Amino acid sequence: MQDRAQAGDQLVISDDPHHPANHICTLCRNFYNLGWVTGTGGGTSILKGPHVFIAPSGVQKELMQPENIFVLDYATRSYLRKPPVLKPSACTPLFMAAFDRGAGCCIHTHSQWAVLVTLLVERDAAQNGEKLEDKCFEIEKIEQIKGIPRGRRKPGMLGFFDKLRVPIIENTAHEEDLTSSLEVAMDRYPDTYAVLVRRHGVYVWGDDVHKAKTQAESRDEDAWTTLDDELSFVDARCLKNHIYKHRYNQNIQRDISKDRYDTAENTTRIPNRIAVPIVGKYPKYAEDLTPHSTGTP
Ligand SMILES: CSC[C@@H](O)[C@@H](O)C(=O)COP(=O)(O)O
Ligand SMILES: [Zn+2]
Repeated sequence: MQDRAQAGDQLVISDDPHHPANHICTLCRNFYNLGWVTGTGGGTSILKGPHVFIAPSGVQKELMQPENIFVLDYATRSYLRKPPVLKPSACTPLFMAAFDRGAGCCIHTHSQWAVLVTLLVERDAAQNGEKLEDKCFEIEKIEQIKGIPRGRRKPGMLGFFDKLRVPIIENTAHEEDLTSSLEVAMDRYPDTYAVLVRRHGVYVWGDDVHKAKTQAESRDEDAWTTLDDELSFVDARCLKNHIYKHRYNQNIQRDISKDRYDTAENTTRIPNRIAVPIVGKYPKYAEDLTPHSTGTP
């Protein structure tokens, strides 16, 4: 992904690792290794001063270089730098919605945990005969909540005993078509720093890049914890190990929601057709499936 020298290069070429163009590349590389931006989807944008720095669309996010970054003038919404051939992230209008509400960085990931909690909320609503629209992902008494601010213009962070509510919007065929429902959710829940997209992922933002990154990590941990609560202990561990195994084997382009282990005796099913291998029946991973393993490789 090397582009030839072109107008606007000075906006993205810097020795400073914290320059937004460098920072976006570093973050996306790390997000890729977390399985958050695999299969080219997801991305990051930073608003710094008058400029919006945006990752390109549909590229291997771990291979991006600063010269692949788009730069938009925030006030006029016109591009100051457009790398040839590439397109700006399809998430750009959603990133702008966050910046228009005071964010300095917005991150979109396809975190498997985020996707799975949206499925669990969907299942619970169906079981309880509740309407799905209005349903949030809710969690309390989890340490990671303390990493999440109370809300814009509100001092301090949430406490251990507070309830975190993350709105969920329905997915659409095209990323940019999510913009209006994301804006509705942002305005309806002005204290939120994240919106989940059902069966897709999550948008997370913060006042600056460090805060946005912290929120993204905390949300992932919240979702992960919910899965631990929701599934039987062993099944959750097994699912995690299964995913880790694939991540660290670099078989990363995997969508676990499409996994099927359809031989009935080898699987147990959690709702919404996600099949989880049962401990002891999946010998390939047996070494990782001891109940107290950390799930890390
Ligand atoms: C795996 S493709 C997913 C995309 O269509 C979409 O969900 C997305 O996140 C867009 O990301 P982009 O920044 O345009 O590469
Ligand atoms: Zn996406």
